[in-house]
Amino acid sequence: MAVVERRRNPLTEGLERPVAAPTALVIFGATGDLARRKLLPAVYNLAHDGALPHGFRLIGVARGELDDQGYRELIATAVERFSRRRPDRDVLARLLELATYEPGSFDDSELYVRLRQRLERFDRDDCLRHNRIFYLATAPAFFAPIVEALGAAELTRLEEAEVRAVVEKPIGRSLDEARELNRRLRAVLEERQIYRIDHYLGKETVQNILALRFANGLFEPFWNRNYVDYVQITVAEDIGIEGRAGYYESSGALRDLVQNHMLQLLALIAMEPPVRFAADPVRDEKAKVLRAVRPPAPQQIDEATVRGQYVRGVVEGEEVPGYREEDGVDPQSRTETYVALRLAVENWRWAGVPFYLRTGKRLVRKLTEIALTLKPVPHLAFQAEGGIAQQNEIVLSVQPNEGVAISINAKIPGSRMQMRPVKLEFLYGSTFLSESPEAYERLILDAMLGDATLFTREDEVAAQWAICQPILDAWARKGEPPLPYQAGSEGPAAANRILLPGHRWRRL
Ligand SMILES: NC(=O)C1=CN([C@@H]2O[C@H](COP(=O)(O)OP(=O)(O)OC[C@H]3O[C@@H](n4cnc5c(N)ncnc54)[C@H](OP(=O)(O)O)[C@@H]3O)[C@@H](O)[C@H]2O)C=CC1
Ligand SMILES: O=C1O[C@H](COP(=O)(O)O)[C@@H](O)[C@H](O)[C@H]1O
Repeated sequence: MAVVERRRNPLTEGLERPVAAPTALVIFGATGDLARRKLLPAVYNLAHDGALPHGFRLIGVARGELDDQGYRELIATAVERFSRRRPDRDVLARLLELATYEPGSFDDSELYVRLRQRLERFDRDDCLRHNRIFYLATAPAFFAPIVEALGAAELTRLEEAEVRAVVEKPIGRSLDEARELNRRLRAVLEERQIYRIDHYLGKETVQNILALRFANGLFEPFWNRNYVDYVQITVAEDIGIEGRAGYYESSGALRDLVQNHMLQLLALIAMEPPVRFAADPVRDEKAKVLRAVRPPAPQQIDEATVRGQYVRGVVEGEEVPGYREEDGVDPQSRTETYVALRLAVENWRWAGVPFYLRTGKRLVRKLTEIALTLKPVPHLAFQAEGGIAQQNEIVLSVQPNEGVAISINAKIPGSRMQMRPVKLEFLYGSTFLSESPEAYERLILDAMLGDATLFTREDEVAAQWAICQPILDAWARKGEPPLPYQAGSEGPAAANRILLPGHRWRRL
């Protein structure tokens, strides 16, 4: 039986790493964009790190008429093109031996019969019982039908082994759709079997929010309304829609990024300390704070939200088309590619502290960060010196330049008492001298380990939709087109109108 051997990895040496039970990973949508760009390279990198379990098997499922060899070639090409590491021939060859392909259409019940036979054959060949992970890397319309077909083929319950389903985003296009999807999934699977992916939770820097907050005594005393003036969460992208018009036209920035990733970031920043770093304690706290978020009331929609759409411009020196000129986009499209929001978190810790969120495509650069701006000092004794004392900021950089920076005011040497802001900075790159694993590596491994801490639970998803749905409804009632902004800019200038007096967006 071929297995991927555990290799020496200086980056993780000395780290305790739990070992997953034998697992068959079945990827539905195994030839698609997500599988090729993210999932297959992630599996390769797990193999490279020796993190795949003994008895690992990979089965790809899609309609393409490939045989096992053809699928192995597709994997090799995907890994060569998209892996964060240059592939090692031996590791890749051993991984490919474990990969097979099952062609078929998701609506064909025979596909699931063949799949069951194949899985049972692997159990016999490897003389062990594999856990099964069904990864739904396919259009959302197939999520429920695939799970129902798996249930009908008796593939979702196993004696002496676990069955889990990893569900990609989006979980519905609305609160109602999300509820209906969750209902259909839960009719077949128990909640503990469902792993809803939010790939931001797999990012090292996002997990570090919890470490920063709850493993240091330094921050907690001022992490609240008494000291924090406002919080801003930015997910700026320089890319456009990357050929995904079909999906993006029916989504827009609020559904694509705010409803999931950005509200998860907000939850991690605003939640109370969990009693343990384990799935339910962490998710209980996130769900609690998400339920405390109040979206703007319909009459506040103009003062607390801004929608934008990029027009032709220049990004990184290259001329790029406007959103309405992208392939597959309606030339009259009203889909927003930018959104800025002001939200309130109505609880004891955060009452009165605005949380500003903004995200956009084709902005001046890629930047994901969370900044907490502290209240100004109550009295500035140095004003007469012509110095400026900026409000202190704690900036958590999710990407790029991953790290944490605290800005403080320092005296300019040689001046009498003039100040300028300076940074106390921790950077992952220079501190750990190592490249962080990709989010999907961590998440696929956690799914194999049965650790759902970094996956979202049904009630969190519902709470996230309960925040976004009233905004979508208010926008739909108003029926106004999004404001144009130039590609390569910082977004529409109107984003400033949602800021309360004295607050400012950080420069991108
Ligand atoms: N791409 C990305 O960057 C991201 C994607 N996602 C999510 O991942 C999921 C997949 O997205 P993506 O990879 O982009 O989609 P693609 O359209 O690129 O891939 C879809 C896959 O499903 C297969 N497929 C489609 N219809 C059927 C069918 N009826 N029967 C069997 N196989 C079928 C396709 O192969 P074939 O046509 O040969 O059957 C292909 O392998 C979506 O839910 C998306 O929202 C989430 C985050 C980022
Ligand atoms: O889920 C999505 O995320 C990406 C951004 O992810 P990142 O890891 O590069 O920050 C976004 O481009 C895409 O539109 C969205 O669907």
